[in-house]
Amino acid sequence: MFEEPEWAEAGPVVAGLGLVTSQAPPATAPKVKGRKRRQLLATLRALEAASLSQKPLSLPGSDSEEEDGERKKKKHSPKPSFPSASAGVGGKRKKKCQTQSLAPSDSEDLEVERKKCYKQTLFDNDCAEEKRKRKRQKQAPSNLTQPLHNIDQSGLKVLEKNAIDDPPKASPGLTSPNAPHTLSRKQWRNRQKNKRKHKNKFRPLQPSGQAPAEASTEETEMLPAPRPDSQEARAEALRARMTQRLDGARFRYLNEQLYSGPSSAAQRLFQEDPEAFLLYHRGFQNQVKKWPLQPVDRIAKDLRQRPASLVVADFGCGDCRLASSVRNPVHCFDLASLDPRVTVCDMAQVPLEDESVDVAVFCLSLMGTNIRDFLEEANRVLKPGGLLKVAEVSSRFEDVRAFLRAVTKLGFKILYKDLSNSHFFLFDFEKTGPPQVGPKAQLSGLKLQPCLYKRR
Ligand SMILES: C[S@@+](CC[C@H](N)C(=O)[O-])C[C@H]1O[C@@H](n2cnc3c(N)ncnc32)[C@H](O)[C@@H]1O
Repeated sequence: MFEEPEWAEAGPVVAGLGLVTSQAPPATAPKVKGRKRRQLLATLRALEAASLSQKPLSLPGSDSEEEDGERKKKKHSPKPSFPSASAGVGGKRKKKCQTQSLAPSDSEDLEVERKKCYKQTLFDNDCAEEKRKRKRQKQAPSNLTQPLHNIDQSGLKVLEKNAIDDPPKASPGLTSPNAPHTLSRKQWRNRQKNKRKHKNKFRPLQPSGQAPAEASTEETEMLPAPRPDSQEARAEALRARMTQRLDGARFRYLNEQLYSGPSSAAQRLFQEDPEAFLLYHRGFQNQVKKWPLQPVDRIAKDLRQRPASLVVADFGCGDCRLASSVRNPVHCFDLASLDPRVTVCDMAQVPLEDESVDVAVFCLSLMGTNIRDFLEEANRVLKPGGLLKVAEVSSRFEDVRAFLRAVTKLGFKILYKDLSNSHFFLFDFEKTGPPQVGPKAQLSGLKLQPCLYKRR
């Protein structure tokens, strides 16, 4: 039979719960009898039941010996075993629970009361926890926006470090109207913009022609007005355009002079102004490069199909393109020199022996009004049976037949004609002998139209 110890009456019930089951009663304890004993036993059972239902709350999930020891200490301490955050209203209720549990008259009532207290305590704990959560949430936004507070307070340095490298992402916390110190994404961008504007205001001007080391797209957008270097570039472009126009006009003038006068005049012109020759040839090259086929290339192709031993005389050679395109020995004649191979002369009188060459070439070079002189000179230097090749701008011919008849009178026979090209006609003649007509005979068929270029 279990005997009720006397010390248990004197000690606090809550503090003695664990000892009831774990310690033997002292041998000197006085015996309790009858109705009083039964009451005491009932109270003890009720208290034991209540203590078992409280255990999981005080140390959830802990089963180590150390924690058990700790739990026991807490149970013995006068403080409540629930978190201190529940102090206040919850604390008062606990006191009440303790008081009630000290003097119950009935074990069932006591148990009901204990459960009530336990539930109330749980509720108080929940409330306290909720309060703590709300408090934490209130504190959270101010921590998140800390770097942006720094921007406001400490100026551009912090702004550059925190904001430029890593712009803030849009978040409800940052854009909330309840957070007055935070910046929205738009505000942040505006700040960046203003900062750049401020910087550009005091930036030194770039020297012309020198590109900035870091030219970002944004900087270009920030400076819509033309910068000095771009103005200079435009002026340079304008100057180049004007120069090009002037050169074009001079080329057309020189070209007209070459076609409208005797070769002697052209020779004088280029002797007096060697630069005019360069200018003329630049203009000519600009024109002829637009052609589908350059006649000089066609003549070169023909010559390459003949023996390379044939001696060629190029009347009006220009930049010696023909001589560069064939393996034949080529005598190059022109009014001025663009190449060391050129013999500068009027082709009406070339420094070659009579009947010394196999092929005589006039590629777009029958320019003066004295075409007869050129063809008679070719007849002189060509060997009997020698080849005369003529390429000329097709539009110059009013009457091709008249031209061919006139050439025939000068000691040639037509071998081949190609009128198929849109830009030039091509003729091959064979020297048959010396000219058939006297110096005063009229050869109107040799009169070709000047090749004039239109202004574009
Ligand atoms: C239109 S360019 C043709 C150049 C070259 N034959 C070609 O096809 O590429 C005409 C050339 O004949 C030259 N020329 C015109 N009349 C001349 C003359 N009387 N004596 C020497 N060369 C002349 C010009 O100086 C010019 O170089």
